[in-house]
Amino acid sequence: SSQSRTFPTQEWSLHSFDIGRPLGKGKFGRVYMVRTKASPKYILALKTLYKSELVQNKVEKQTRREIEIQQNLRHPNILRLYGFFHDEKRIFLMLEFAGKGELYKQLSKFGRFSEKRCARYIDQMADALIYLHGKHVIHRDIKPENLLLGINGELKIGDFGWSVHAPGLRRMTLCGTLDYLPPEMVEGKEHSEKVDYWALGILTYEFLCGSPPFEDRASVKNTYRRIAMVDLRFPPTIPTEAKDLIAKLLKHDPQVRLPLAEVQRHPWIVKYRPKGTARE
Ligand SMILES: CC(C)NC(=O)[C@H]1CCC[C@H]1Nc1nc(Nc2ccc(C(=O)N(C)C3CCN(C)CC3)cc2)ncc1C(F)(F)F
Repeated sequence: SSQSRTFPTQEWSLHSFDIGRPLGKGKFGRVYMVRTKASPKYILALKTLYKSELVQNKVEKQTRREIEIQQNLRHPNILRLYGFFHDEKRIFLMLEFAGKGELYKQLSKFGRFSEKRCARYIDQMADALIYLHGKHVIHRDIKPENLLLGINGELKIGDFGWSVHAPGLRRMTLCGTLDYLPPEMVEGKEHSEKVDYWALGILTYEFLCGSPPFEDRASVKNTYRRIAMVDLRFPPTIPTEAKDLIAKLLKHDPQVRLPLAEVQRHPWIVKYRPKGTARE
């Protein structure tokens, strides 16, 4: 698999690639499907980051950390960063190409996922988070927009823009959705890798129900309040076992959130695990 191949350290540049179709827009620039000119011809995703935009958004340090972290990760549910190079205006990230694209697009297309699809995604997320936390990395930004799908439909965490080495204390003002923030981050307290346990609970809820549990489209303040109070309500359609798992992850006290190994042993996850998987 592409996971095991390493690219020989060599000087990479735009000239090393045939540029294919645009895959879409990333935060700070476009993403292209590319192929290495030299044999063996690898297909990659080339993500462009405009240096001027990184400076304007004061995210140079964060981006350096993101690259350093992602370059050292090797896991089937984590998108591989093979290397990077830059010219005077841009930084180019040589990333694994995810054959089935952006998970959030599938979620908005279908509205929500089946129990089986959701349980398998959460099982894979737990796998990736166990690996990450084992390296004392907290992701801190688990949400559908940051997830991609491999050619066999396997989930891949594709963005490490907010990841830090544990324990973390957020200095940056938060941007983007608050829906996935745990109480300790909403309250600006010190936080641990348990913030990712909370986000996994939010993700499970959103995959099954089609929107996150504490969302209040009308008021950010109310979303904060609902998070801090863990004002958790389930639609009647939610399966009992899934409800049990979500409730065990969305605990205000980070210490009592269900450990990831327990998530993988939860009846609702075990029930939908493909037969013949190693973890039986
Ligand atoms: C996690 C992060 C936050 N997200 C991102 O970076 C986004 C920003 C733009 C694209 C994506 N980044 C990546 N995307 C892929 N694969 C991919 C994407 C889109 C399609 C797709 O559906 N079309 C082309 C469709 C085909 C059909 N037409 C109609 C619409 C576009 C198919 C495959 N591999 C690696 C990356 C990566 F991450 F390495 F850059």
